[in-house]
Amino acid sequence: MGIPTFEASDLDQGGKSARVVNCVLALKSYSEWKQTGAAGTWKYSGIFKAQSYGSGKPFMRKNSEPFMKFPRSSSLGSVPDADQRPYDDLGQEPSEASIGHSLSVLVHTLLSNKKQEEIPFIVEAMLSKITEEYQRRLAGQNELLRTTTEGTEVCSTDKPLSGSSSCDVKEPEEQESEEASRSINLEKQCSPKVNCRQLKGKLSNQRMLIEQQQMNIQALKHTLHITKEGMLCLQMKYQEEFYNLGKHLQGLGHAASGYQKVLEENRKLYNQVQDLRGNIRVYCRVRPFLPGQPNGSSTVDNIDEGNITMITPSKYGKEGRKFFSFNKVFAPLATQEAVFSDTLPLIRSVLDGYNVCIFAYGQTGSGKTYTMTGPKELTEDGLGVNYRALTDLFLLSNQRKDVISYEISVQMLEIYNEQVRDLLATDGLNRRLEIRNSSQNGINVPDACIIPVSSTSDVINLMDLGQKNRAVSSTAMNDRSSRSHSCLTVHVQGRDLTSGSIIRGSMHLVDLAGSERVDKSEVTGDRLKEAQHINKSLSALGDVISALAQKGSHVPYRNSKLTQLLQDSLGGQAKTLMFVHISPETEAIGETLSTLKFAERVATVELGAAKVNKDSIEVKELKEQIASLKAALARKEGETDHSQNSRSSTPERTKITSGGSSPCQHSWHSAGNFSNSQRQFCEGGKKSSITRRRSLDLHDLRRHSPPWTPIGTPAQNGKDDDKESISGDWVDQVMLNKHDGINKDENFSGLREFPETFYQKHSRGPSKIYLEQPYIRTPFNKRDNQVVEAQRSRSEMASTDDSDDLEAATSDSSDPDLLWQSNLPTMSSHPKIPGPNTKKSNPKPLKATEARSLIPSLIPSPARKQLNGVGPATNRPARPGVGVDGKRKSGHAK
Ligand SMILES: Nc1ncnc2c1ncn2[C@@H]1O[C@H](COP(=O)(O)OP(=O)(O)OP(=O)(O)O)[C@@H](O)[C@H]1O
Repeated sequence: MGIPTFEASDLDQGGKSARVVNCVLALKSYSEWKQTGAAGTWKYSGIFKAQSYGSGKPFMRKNSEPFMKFPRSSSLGSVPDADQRPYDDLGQEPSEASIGHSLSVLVHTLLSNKKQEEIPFIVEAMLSKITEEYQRRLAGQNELLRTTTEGTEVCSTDKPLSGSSSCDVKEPEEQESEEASRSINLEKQCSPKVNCRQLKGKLSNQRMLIEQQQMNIQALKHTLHITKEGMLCLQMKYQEEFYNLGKHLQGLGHAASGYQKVLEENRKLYNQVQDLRGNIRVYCRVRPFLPGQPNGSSTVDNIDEGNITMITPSKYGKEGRKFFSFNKVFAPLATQEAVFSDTLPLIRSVLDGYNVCIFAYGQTGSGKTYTMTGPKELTEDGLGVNYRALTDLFLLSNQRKDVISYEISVQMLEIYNEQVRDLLATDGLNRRLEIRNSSQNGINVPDACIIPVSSTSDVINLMDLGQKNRAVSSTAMNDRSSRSHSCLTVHVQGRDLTSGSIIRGSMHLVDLAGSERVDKSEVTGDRLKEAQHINKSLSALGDVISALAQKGSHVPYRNSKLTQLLQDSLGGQAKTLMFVHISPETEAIGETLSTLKFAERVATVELGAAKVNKDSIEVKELKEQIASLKAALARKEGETDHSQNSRSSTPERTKITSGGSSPCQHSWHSAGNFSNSQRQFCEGGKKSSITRRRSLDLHDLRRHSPPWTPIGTPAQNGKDDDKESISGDWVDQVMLNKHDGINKDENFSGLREFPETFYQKHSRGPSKIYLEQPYIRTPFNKRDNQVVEAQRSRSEMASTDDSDDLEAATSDSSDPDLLWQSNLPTMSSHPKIPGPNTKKSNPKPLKATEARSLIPSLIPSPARKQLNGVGPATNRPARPGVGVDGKRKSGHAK
């Protein structure tokens, strides 16, 4: 290898120790050369030549001990293996003192056998080498120290930020390798300057990087801080907004519930206003498409509470949409229950003594029967208004039974081809019935069967019977089309168990015939006739509605049986509801629009505030007295006429009064469901059709009644109304007989004082009388009252013309009549009725029947009084229907 050698003897002799040193240095140099990884051949350029130190023999150590103890720094060679380390005998590393001692021994040994002149060179060389060595070591130590300090600094700053920092706690192996590399680095640092510079450069780069990173971290920290603050701020804001939102929502919720309340209140107020104004309520119901129908597009665009928007083809309007407003609109899917629930309050008022009328209007097949009765196959859910109404009436009457005792009875009528038929008659005679608008007991068709009912099953049985009897015929539009108007009338009479007052209410539930145009239903012959009658009656209904809407002075009720039947409900003070039905099909749009327009007109009609039919016991008694007096008067007249025209009895009259088998007698007698008093409703036929009329109130009086005597001269050429108008005679006479303190004969003798001739002789016409005689309310006894009433009636009769005959059947009387009567001058206050001036009054001899027929029409109904502003005044104005000048006013009996 070219390393200088020495021998062991060189060590012993002492003088040739330079060879040893030279060899050691050469080895060291070689070792360093090797460690730097230099390529090529190593060449030693030591200061001592082997030859110059001795005999040319290689320098060999004589005693290895001192070398064994000499510390080997890393700079002198590679790190020896553990087993090669110079440990002392105890296996411990040599101390500084022992090292110093070994060196001095070594130096002493080296120099001991040297020549004096060689020693300075050797020492100098050794010292320079040692100095160099120590300087290098110091520099290395310094560098190490600095690096360690910086590392510690970086570590202290980096530690919290980065988990992978160089100062992290490391595994022992890692630490070892790090230490090794550090020592190598130190060696590198210690060895070539270039490496040191590179390391420094690297370090400074790293430092810069770290500084940069620290700055970034600081910036990030700052950003984080700002973000945190922002977040906090946002959170606070959010919380505040959330709170405000909550408050807002609370407010909105409050407002919404308030709005709902206001809406509810508005609706109530609206209904109250309508009630006060007596408006007819109109509910619209849209029929769904039927199963099996082609699912075309519906003509209904939108339904919103009480509003409905229709899609119209361009020929019906430019905009293609038409808007209608009603009290309520039921969508196609509305259930029977929902429809009824809106009707319920109205129906319940029947028990409070109101008259109620509910009628279903609409084109054929639009669902009228469905609403009023239900579908063909009746289920509990499908039950219509009729069943539900009666069920509810029973329920409520039962709830009130401790306070009021109710009697509920029903009639079922049909108007077919302008003829009124009794749908509950079982005799199959199909008798024509007359309509009388008498407010005495609310029974307008007294000759029809009135069947008491006490449960829903009674009602169902009756309706089944009615439906079977109803005229049903097939048309092209609806095979179940009803070609008649049907009317189920429920009569309710309640007696207050404490006060004894009587409440009377009635309810008409009317299923009108289809309103479609005749041409569309493709009918001819009998069907055409039916359709014409239907259309005529519906247009009469329209005329009545128009007249009422315009508050016309004349309302043409008598133009059809339908309007006559509904007169009390349409013109009286009843609560009236119309269900208008429409179909959704496009083909029906024309009919639908005219139906809706008609319904809108109906909604504008004001009937006046509804009035309760409630009589106290006294009023009831007084009313009965009036009735009895009227009857007595009429009867007296009859007797007179009979004596005068004993030959004029007609077969027709005899036929009517003789009665016959009651049409409903058989079926309902046998049922055994009804009490005796109830049964009397339909027993009348045994006596006469006339006697049935008043039996509702006064059936208990029958026992005292004298046998019916046919009255002498019926109206031979008179109308049916004339015949009917004498109907109350039997009952009224009973009342007369019953009257306390009045001897029957006396009574009649008293009345005899006012025979026909008396009036013809003495009556000057009511206007004259009333104008001349001031009204002074003075006490007068009942008998006088009767007499005066009779007198007054007769006086008035004398001045009426034949046109009143028409109105007689629709006239009525009620409690205000009594008040009016009580203001009449008594006979005692007017001992002398001004004598008749035959020239002035021009009395025309009246037939008894004519006179009788006019009796009711002369007594103003409450409605009339209200309309005319005439109440129970102390100064009596001109007689209703008669002007101050004594002329009769035109128009209907007002
Ligand atoms: N709201 C509804 N829901 C389901 N089906 C209905 C509804 N309304 C009507 N219908 C059905 O439509 C058809 C015709 O109805 P409905 O007989 O009641 O009409 P209408 O107006 O009484 O006819 P008409 O004038 O000929 O008596 C029936 O089959 C009925 O079941």
